[in-house]
Amino acid sequence: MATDSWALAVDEQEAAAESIGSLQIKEKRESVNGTVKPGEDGDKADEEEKEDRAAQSLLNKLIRSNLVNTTNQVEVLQRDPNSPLYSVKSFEELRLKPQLLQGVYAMGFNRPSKIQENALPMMLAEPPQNLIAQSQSGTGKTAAFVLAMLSHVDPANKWTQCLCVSPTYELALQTGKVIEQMGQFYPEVKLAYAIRGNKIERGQKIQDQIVIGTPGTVLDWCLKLKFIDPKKIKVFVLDEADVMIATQGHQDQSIRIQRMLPKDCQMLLFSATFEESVWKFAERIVPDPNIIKLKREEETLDTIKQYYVVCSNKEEKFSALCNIYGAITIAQAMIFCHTRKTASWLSGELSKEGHQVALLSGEMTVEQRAAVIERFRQGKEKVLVTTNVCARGIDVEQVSVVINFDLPVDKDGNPDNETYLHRIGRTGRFGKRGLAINMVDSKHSMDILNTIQDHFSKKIEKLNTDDLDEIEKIAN
Ligand SMILES: Nc1ncnc2c1ncn2[C@@H]1O[C@H](COP(=O)(O)OP(=O)(O)OP(=O)(O)O)[C@@H](O)[C@H]1O
Repeated sequence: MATDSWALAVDEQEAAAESIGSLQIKEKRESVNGTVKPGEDGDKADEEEKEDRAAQSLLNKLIRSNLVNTTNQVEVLQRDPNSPLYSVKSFEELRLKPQLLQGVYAMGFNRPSKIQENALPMMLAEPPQNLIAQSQSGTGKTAAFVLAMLSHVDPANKWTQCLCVSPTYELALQTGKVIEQMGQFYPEVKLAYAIRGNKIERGQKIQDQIVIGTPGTVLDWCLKLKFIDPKKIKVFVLDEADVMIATQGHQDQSIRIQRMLPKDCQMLLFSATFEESVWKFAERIVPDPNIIKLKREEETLDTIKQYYVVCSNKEEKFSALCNIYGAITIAQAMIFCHTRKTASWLSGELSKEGHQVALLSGEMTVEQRAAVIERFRQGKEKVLVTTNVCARGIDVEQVSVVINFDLPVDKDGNPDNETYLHRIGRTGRFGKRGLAINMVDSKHSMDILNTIQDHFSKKIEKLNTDDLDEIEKIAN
């Protein structure tokens, strides 16, 4: 399902790119109360973007084995600014149940992550405090709320006490795994999955203390099927709020669940981003919140040398690429193409030249993509060829060279500065010097390059790939 939509999105981009020259006038859109109501096309595009987000989020989870490194400071806004602000530097300070501390250490965690330092004391405080927390994927949010849920349940009580909602079936399963892992030495606590296909006999009450699921099924279990008594819930977690609101109906279902819960239920909401829409939703779900924010590490172009190469078609771009490979030693490169077709053509050509190539393509499932990225990370392949849609939002660590075989453009064919920064920000990390090479093959793509250059006010130098000496110089 998700795979199709990724593929569709690439195809749509391809179509958009082809139609730039002959600007098509799309169906006029109605304006309701000053807001533009998208027509069918708009709805379809939105739908794809949503699918994307959930798939990206899952992919990031699958490929992440460590915490993301960040030196940014945590920003804490307390509901009661006069109450002391606690933060912990060790898990011992939290006075966790021994079984849970054992679970934490068994997972290889030595000390709390940046966000956990502040979020954990707040979540474990008595009386319970509500929390809205935002930090990028991989900073330890999931581990934090899982620990909070496991700490708050009373295993002697055979009813559901913690409810956690996730945007998709797959994301719920992933979080469930973390609960199982962290609770491995606390077997009295049971977990149930409120997801499609999990059939429970009607008329009974669930005895598992923690239930994780998607909003629709959780709502059914509380309201229609009455498997759960919402009045007995002590902790309500809404995970991935930004992905949640991007999915039709999830927002309303989540709010309906929240309304059934008792007033003193602890409400916790997590998000990787904090757009206005997420914020509005968060405020409806979490009354009187404490707020914790961790800024994303800013990507910068300061340590990256940027070049462009002028070619007239994709074959010329390919031979320029071969010249670059012939002149400098490239440890690992990521190559971005605009369409799936170009990506698979290019990876075929590179393979013929003897390169070990990995292709990240729109037809693959999220699991397959994760496996490709993992192999690339382990250095089994030295070149990763990918499309824009596949790689947007993925956090792959350091590569030495990034090549824009096609320049990044948005769905309307306009220069996409943000994607450019994100793509080439993969190189030149951690103080190392990185190299980014852009391939230009028309006046239009030259215009795009100039716009990007102006946007960042950083010169992108011309490179003559027929001159091997010149290429050699750029590596030094
Ligand atoms: N204190 C810690 N010490 C070491 N590793 C940790 C710690 N907390 C979490 N991790 C690990 O870091 C990775 C990211 O953590 P986690 O999944 O909790 O982050 P997240 O912010 O929820 O990201 P996402 O939204 O992508 O799931 C996981 O592999 C997790 O096991």
